[in-house]
Amino acid sequence: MTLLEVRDLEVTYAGGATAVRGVDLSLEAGRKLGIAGESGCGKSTLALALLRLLPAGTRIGGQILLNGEDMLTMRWGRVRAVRWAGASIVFQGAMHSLNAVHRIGDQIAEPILLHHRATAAGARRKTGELLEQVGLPAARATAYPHELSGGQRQRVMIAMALACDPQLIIADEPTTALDVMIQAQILRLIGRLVAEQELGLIMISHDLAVLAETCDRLAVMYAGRVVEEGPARQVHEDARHPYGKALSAAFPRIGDPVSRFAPRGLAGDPPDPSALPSGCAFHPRCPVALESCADQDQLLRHAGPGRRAACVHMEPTVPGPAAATEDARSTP
Ligand SMILES: Nc1ncnc2c1ncn2[C@@H]1O[C@H](COP(=O)(O)OP(=O)(O)OP(=O)(O)O)[C@@H](O)[C@H]1O
Repeated sequence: MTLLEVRDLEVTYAGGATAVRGVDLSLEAGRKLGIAGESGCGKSTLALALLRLLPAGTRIGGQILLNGEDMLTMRWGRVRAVRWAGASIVFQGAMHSLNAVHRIGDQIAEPILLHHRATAAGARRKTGELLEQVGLPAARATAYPHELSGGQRQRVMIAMALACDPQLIIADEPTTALDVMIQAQILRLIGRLVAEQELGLIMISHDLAVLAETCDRLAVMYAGRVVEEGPARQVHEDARHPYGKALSAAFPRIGDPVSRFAPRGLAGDPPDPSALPSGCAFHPRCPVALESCADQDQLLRHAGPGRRAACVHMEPTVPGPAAATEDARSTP
């Protein structure tokens, strides 16, 4: 069953920067999709758009169908309900997302009281259960955020995201601020909860290795576009798009000490979304660009079974019926 279907999503901030351009994605219930790309490629904008959490004045076009209901046309009351019970989000840097002056138990209980209309005792019980599910003793409910470690706070954020039994969790760089050991624990926790509860997961990271380890499929973004997608390990080990290749080379294995992210072998910086290069936005940095790449943008096309890449070097042939069916079936 398709849980989430994003069609031709376009997000333009009030200042005129189009941070997400024509993104199509789909996610089956219980599956895990990773979204990778350098800082500024539009990953967080995409995550925020999915739950309509973008600042006022931002223009969003296309469709975001969650269980067939379009998030972009539904009333705000319904959007607020869907944000907890349909899909919820775990941000990076839990210290900033938690309220410093409220006990963590009260913060977890708040959406339960609001959206499940639970009694105070019922919400307290559920809060204790959620804390235990994320590996914290129920008694920690009385702690304030500053009394917890970074990893514990991120566990609390995950408990909060699960509070209203959502079907989809969006995790935006959930482990970026944590050290490697804690990062691995949190990833295992997310993996376990998603499997046990058959949740859909969208995990966003600049670290392709982490995503390849955690997710079924991967989408690589560049300058607001998905430029490559396919089965997670295949994309990580044998990327088809030159940008996907550079990103894979930057993150060969989980936990490798990459102090500052810069795809190896790539000169320059990602483009400013309000001043994109002509043609394929990647062409000024691309080691295999042709002259025509400066004029012609590339849309995703067949790049092997279940795989697509937006590059002129992909097979120009139209895939046969078998390949086309495979592509349609395995689009993330
Ligand atoms: N509120 C905003 N107003 C205007 N432009 C914005 C806003 N938020 C983000 N942008 C711009 O949109 C582009 C995409 O940003 P976004 O945060 O989505 O990228 P990202 O891939 O998540 O990067 P990071 O990993 O650094 O968070 C960037 O050029 C950014 O400067």
